[in-house]
Amino acid sequence: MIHISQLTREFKNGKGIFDVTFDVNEGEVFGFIGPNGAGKSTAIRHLMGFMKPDKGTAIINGLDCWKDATEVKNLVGYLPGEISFIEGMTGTEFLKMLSEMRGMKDDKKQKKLIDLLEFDPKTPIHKMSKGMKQKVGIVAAFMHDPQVLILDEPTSGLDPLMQQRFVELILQEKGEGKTILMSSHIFTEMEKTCDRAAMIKDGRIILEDTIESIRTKRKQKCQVTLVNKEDIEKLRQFDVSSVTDNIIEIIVHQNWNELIQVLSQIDVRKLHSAEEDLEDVFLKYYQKEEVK
Ligand SMILES: Nc1ncnc2c1ncn2[C@@H]1O[C@H](COP(=O)(O)OP(=O)(O)OP(=O)(O)O)[C@@H](O)[C@H]1O
Repeated sequence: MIHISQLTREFKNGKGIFDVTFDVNEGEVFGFIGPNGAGKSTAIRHLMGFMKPDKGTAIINGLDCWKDATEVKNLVGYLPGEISFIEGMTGTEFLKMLSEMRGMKDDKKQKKLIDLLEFDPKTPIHKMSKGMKQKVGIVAAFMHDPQVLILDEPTSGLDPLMQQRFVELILQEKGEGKTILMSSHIFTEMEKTCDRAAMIKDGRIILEDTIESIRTKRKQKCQVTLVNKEDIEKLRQFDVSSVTDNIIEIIVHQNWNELIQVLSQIDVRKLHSAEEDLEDVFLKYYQKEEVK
C-alpha cells in the first residue's frame, strides 16, 4: 500500500534522508523508529506530498505522493509532528471546518474519538494543553475513517492512560484492515501495536524487521545485588553489561547453571532476572554506526 523507494532529499546543511526504502503492506501497522533528527518527519513529509524528493519515489495506493499530492491527502489520515491550528478557533470549530472541507456526512466517528480521548473540544485551542491539542490532531486524522493513516509521533504529550487509549485505537483500526505508518520514540507502544518496524539513523534505514523477530533477538539478563562489593570480581568471567557500586548486570548466554554455581559461593542480597526489553535492543542499534 505504501512504497518508499530510494527516497533521497539532502538539505543545504548536508542533513536529510538518503536512499530510504521500505514498504508497508495493506492492513499492516508499521513503526518508524529513530532518534531525534534521524529523518522520520522528513520521510513522512514526502509521503504527504509536502516535499519533492531529489531522488526516488514515495507511492501510496498507486499514487505518486508528489505528483498526485491532492489525491494522496484525500486518501490518508495524517497527524503531523507539529500541528498548526487556525488562530481563535475552538477544537469543535476546527474539527467542523475539516469535516466540511472533506465533505463528511456524519460526525459519529468524531464523537466516538472525543469520548475515547476524554476531552472537551469546546475549549479554545489557544487555551488547550499540549496533550489536548494532540487529541484534537488525533481526532482530525481518524474521524473520516481513512484507509491509510500516517502518524508522526502520535502519542507525544499524551499521559500514560491516554497512550493506552491510543494503543486501543490503533488495534481497533488495524482490526478494520487499515494500513498504518507511525513514527515514535516509544518502543513499548511499537511493541504493542506494530507488525514490522524500520529504524532510521542519520537519514538512512539501519534495520527493518518484524517486531516478532526483533523480540527474539532479546537476551536474558540477570541483575545481582551483592552483600560484599569485592565479590564482583568473581563474576567478571561472565558477560558483564554494567556494574554500579555493588550491583552487577550480566547477560546470560544459556549459561545459567555456571552462574548459579558461582552465585551459590557468594553472599547475594537480591537477584533479578529479566529479558532484555525492546528498548535495549533498539538502543544498541542507535549506538551502532553500522548502516544497512
Ligand atoms: N527544511 C530543513 N532544512 C534544513 N535541515 C532540515 C530541514 N528539515 C529537517 N532538517 C534536518 O534534517 C534532519 C532530519 O530531521 P527530521 O525532522 O526529519 O527528524 P526526525 O527524525 O523527525 O526528528 P525528531 O524525532 O526530533 O522529530 C535533522 O538534522 C533536521 O535538522
